[in-house]
Amino acid sequence: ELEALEQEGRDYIQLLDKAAGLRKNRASLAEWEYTANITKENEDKWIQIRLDISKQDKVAWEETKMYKWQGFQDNTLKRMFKKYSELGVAALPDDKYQQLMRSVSGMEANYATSKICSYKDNTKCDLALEPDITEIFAKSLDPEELKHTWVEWHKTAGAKARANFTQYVQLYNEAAKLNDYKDVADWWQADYEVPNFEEQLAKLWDDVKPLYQQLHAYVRKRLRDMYGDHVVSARGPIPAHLLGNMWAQTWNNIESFTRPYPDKKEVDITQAMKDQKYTPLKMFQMSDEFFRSLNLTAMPQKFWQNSIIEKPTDRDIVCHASAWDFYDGEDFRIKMCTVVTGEHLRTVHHEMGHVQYYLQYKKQPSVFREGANPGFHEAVGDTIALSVSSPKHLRRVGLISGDAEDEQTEINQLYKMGIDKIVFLPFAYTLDLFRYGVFRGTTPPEDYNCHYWRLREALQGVEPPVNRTEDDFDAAAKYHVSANVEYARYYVSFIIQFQFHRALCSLAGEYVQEDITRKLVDCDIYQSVAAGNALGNMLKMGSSKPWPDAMEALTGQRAMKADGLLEYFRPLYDWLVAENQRTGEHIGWEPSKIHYC
Ligand SMILES: C=C(C[SeH])C(=O)N1CCC[C@H]1C(=O)O
Ligand SMILES: [Zn+2]
Repeated sequence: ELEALEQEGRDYIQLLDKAAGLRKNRASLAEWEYTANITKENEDKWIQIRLDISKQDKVAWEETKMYKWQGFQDNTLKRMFKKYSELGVAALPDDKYQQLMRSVSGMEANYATSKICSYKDNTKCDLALEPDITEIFAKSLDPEELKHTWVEWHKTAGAKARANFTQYVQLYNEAAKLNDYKDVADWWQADYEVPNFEEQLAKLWDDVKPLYQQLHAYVRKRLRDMYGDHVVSARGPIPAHLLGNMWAQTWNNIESFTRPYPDKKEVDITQAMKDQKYTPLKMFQMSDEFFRSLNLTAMPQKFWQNSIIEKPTDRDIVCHASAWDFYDGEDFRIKMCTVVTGEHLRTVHHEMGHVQYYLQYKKQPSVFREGANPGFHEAVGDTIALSVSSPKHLRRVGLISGDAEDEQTEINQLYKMGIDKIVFLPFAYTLDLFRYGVFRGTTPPEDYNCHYWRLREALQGVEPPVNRTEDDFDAAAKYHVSANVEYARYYVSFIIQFQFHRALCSLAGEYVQEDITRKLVDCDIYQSVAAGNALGNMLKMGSSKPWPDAMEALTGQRAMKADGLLEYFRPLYDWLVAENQRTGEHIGWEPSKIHYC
């Protein structure tokens, strides 16, 4: 009797999953049409289709509730029912659902179409984030130009989103409660399926903080050398507009004038890429070739036909890089306003990692076609990029020339990796600690900007270039806040990608602990079928099992730990401690003198 009921449940859920897959395909196509051509008409179409789909989701959800799945024997079947027993934002009444969608698409359109006036020519007012503003932050060494650009961007992309954001918080929290969560913070954390997710984030930060503080102190000194102590203080936070990135989330653009051994050869590959006539298409083909060298899956023909890899000139699109699964097993795309730089070569691999995950789990039921947890999906491409960024690989593809490593070039290489990976962690941690407080109501709207900067000063040791007030709303000047994309996934990714990298490097015979001829920093898993097969097997699981099972399949570990990252950067940490002692640099930062609360 029980088996018969379970078999009935299995037949039902398989039919439901196919129908759900078709709805996801329709929703993805409508979202693509809107974000690849931002018009009122396409926004209305997208919202209408999602409203229509939510009605079908609700009917399916009512049906699913009639099955006594909790008592089933088959764990995979139970897991499918558990995921389908959560309706999502469709639980909102139509009018509130529409309002929620409008507030998010309004913020996203504002972000994507924001333009500012040039500092050098205030009649030129068509500067967009990509490529114009990004290039100013990558190249300008003029603190006044950087300050102007920072302030103007935060005015148009941040402050203007505050009203929509406040409504979004209210409605999204209502949806959370209708799904039996306390608030959206609770809902977002449920995706990680561990009872103490926030404590785990705090523990990881405790583990990495000493390394970050040493790197922060060293960079603050080199910036003070560059700009003078009237611009960069000796003991305070670092002004956020001087770090080469609008959000100070990665500092790779200041590498050329802050690296430990400046007389060693340039390791920035952007110039070499330009000299060698790289194109966006070549960057994508290189990445595809790397995945194929691991015996993973080639990008299908439709990918090359349907993707948008350069910014169109005839319309507004969402330029923030994204990878898309259309849930039909054939149609996978990337949309990216690619420019020929080392930073975008890494981003291309990041996005191609998403598509490789889609390709590996495409045979799963559609409900399991997602990352083992959201951090896994963000870690795949970055893990490959750790090999691509190694001197060994860059020499292999001719992007850097000359001799093998010596102690000083290795420190320069670790520094280059550290100002990309280590400095990102407190930024990522801040962004969702801020939003957890917003969704919980511990941060009321009248304190949004003050709390945002308190967290950024406390964790990242950065300060805004000018005073801030509650007329500002700087958090929304970051894409993921305006586009309602959870961010702890990147914090998790930047930790677990080093656990993945270490496991893959062992499998590739590229890394042996304590063997100085096979160090993690110079590991390149290129062409290792052993590594590729292990990675592929983990990716094929999708979210069919709890993520510790997937993590264990690849690394033997069942928890996210900072040990991979700390081992990778150990030589840099030792060097920074010695260097900061030599220069007598103050470690940490005193309260900012900028007024923002
Ligand atoms: C490239 C993407 C698309 Se999923 C991205 O948003 N990333 C990749 C790393 C961190 C984060 C960011 O840009 O803030
Ligand atoms: Zn991503």
